[in-house]
Amino acid sequence: MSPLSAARAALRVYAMGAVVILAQLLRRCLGGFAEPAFPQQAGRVAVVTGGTEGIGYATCKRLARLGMHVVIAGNDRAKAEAAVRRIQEETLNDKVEFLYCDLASLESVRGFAHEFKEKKIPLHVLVNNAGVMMVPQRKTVDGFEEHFGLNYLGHFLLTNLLLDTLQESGCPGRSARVVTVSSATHYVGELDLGNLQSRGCYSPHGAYAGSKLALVLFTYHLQRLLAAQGSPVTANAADPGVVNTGLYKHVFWGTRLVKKLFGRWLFKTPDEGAWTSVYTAVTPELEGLGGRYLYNEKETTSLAVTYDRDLQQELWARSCVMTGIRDVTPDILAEGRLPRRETAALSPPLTGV
Ligand SMILES: NC(=O)c1ccc[n+]([C@@H]2O[C@H](COP(=O)([O-])OP(=O)(O)OC[C@H]3O[C@@H](n4cnc5c(N)ncnc54)[C@H](O)[C@@H]3O)[C@@H](O)[C@H]2O)c1
Repeated sequence: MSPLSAARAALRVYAMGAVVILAQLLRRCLGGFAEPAFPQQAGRVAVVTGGTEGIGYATCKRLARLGMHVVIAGNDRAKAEAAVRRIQEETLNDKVEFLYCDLASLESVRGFAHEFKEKKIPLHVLVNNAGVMMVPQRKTVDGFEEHFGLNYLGHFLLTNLLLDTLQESGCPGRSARVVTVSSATHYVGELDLGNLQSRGCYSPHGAYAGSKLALVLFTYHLQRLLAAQGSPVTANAADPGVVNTGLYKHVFWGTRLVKKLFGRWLFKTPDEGAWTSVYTAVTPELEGLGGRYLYNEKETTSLAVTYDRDLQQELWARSCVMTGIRDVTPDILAEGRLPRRETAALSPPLTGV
């Protein structure tokens, strides 16, 4: 990315944030956010990544309150153990536990999936929630740019490794669900398939927005594959809004000041921020429905490019290579169960990822 594009990416991300904040302020003035009614989920099992803090913690608490067995997947043991204890005490649900999963390490993601499967329990809901935002230029254990590697690729691999358990656990009329937490910043995100590792002038804003855009493209392609296979699993994206959490450590100091002074009015609380994820995970209104982008518990349109099936498919194929898993798309295409790509390859060949 050139320095000019990096500056443009930062401006676009802050402008997008400002738009969402103003919409939230307006909503507060008009009566605020109303908690949706969620049906009880006794006997069902959820995995929530990043459930130790912020929106993930609130999501775990809400799911536990609905009677679910909740597994927190996280990379901070001390925080996780405290989170488990607090949720158990507050919800009186002792089926809350922690399993270590560092999404910045593909080996750790594989280890988590293995350990989870060793438990021989079903999996009805996977919430891909964990994330980092606008961190300085850093790499994951496997050498991927951190936003792309952790926010996107870690969840890509995790979902694919847990897909068989999700398929076994879902049934017609009661699908298992993959809920992937994206962000309004995806609307200003760009994805350069030739430069997924943000080489050149690094833009933390562009890298974050790009990872959130990749998660939407991933969700839509996953849903197409699942639907083509007649699978009892659905995949949707959830956008929490702008939420008062610790995610803002690396943003511009002015934004941190605004958050500190006016966060109570302008930002959603973590509980409010979790409602869209919980809604997407459990509402009967979404039974059997996937490939949707949910915001404030309502379906909305994502960025136009997210509906580009060629781009979805190309990103998926490259992600399979990067994480070392098999791409089943060509098999499903060959069986004629997935509409063929309408255009020739859009993107440069897979080099240097
Ligand atoms: N807060 C917002 O305004 C906002 C807006 C849009 C989208 N989101 C998205 O919501 C999700 C949750 O964010 P939050 O606001 O609760 O932030 P947060 O910083 O409070 O929580 C992030 C969670 O991710 C976990 N995490 C970070 N690195 C990890 C790793 N390597 N392995 C496993 N877990 C790791 C953290 O431990 C933490 O539990 C993120 O995906 C974020 O992009 C947040």
